[in-house]
Amino acid sequence: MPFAISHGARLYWRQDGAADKPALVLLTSIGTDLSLYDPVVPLLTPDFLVIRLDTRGHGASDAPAGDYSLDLLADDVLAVMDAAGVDKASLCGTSLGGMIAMTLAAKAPERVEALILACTSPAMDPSTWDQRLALIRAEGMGAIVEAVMGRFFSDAFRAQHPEVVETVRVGMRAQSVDGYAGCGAAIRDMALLERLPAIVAPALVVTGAKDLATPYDGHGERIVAAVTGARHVEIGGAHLPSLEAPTALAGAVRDFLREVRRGTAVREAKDTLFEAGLEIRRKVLGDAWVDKSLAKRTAFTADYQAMITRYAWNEIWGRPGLDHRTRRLLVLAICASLARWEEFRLHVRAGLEQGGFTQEELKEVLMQTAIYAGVPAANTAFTEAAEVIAELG
Ligand SMILES: O=C(O)CC1=CCC(=O)O1
Repeated sequence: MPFAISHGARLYWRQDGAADKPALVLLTSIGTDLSLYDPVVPLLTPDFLVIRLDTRGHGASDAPAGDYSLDLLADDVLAVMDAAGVDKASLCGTSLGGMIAMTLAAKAPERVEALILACTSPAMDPSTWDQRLALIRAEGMGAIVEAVMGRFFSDAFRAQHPEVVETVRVGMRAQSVDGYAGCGAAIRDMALLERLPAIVAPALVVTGAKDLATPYDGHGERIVAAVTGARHVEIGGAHLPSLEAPTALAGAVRDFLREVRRGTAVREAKDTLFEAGLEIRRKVLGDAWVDKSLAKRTAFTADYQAMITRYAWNEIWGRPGLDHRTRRLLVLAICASLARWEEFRLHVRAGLEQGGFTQEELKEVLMQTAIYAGVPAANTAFTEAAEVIAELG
């Protein structure tokens, strides 16, 4: 079914590529329909299920009269994702599409894997949009088309590819005034700067070297400054890179999303190793001690704690070659030999409490330590161990 329903409007959408690939939703600039991405879709379908829609007010989607908002347009994207059966997707938006993508990432972070924000902005001058909307209401789309073509494409591209420019020009002339004005109001009224810090998805800001509408200075740079970890790449062309620089745009999207997926896979693997290590740590040291130690973690110590849980507790204590009793006794001997008394006391306490060894076995370890590490080491070890035994009662 090529239409999704959102807030009473029918939205035309389509998908290309295999359903088992990660989903990538492409969102368009004002004044264009989903054919904006025709040149990049074949470059992306080997890696992604590519989903596109005609933004409300454009193409084959409904164009209800009245002002739209970025939240409404973001809901439309969610309705299309629902219709496609996609829980979570990466979003690549050009201009207005980028504004919708940022809004969606701020309001439904659980649905957004990553963002590619192409030739877009978190804030535009509202008065110029008021003037533009008044003009089209008075004179029709024709009144702004040539000025928009001048911003959409570089001079060189307009000269070399008049057929591409003509296709976009014809589409825009045929565009519903209500639809354009509705989306223009969403741009005019956007208040994205305050919402950007809520974005947690990895973000790549793509700017066009010849973009006059939303250059990096004053536009892309504001996103990079406000979205944690956002990165920037400049490619050739003006405001519509999918038409003017499709290979560069598709390459940037592919490279960035591959890196994001690699990062996600590494994080998930680390989480799995952490959980496996934590289980062993609990068995060896006991829940009470481990819970206390987890509660004491700070931003300064958490990465270190996670690293030793993955490596010491999963990688080493999880090895099959020695049982836990043997490993416990080794730790006692090593810690006593190296005078690591804090760790020594911890393992004496845990071993006796958890039934990991007997007091008799502890004594034998310390006797042997006296021979191999020296009597002074064993002297202190006996004193420290005796204190722990007394505390345990
Ligand atoms: O129409 C323009 O001038 C450029 C533009 C601004 C927002 C958008 O989607 O395109």
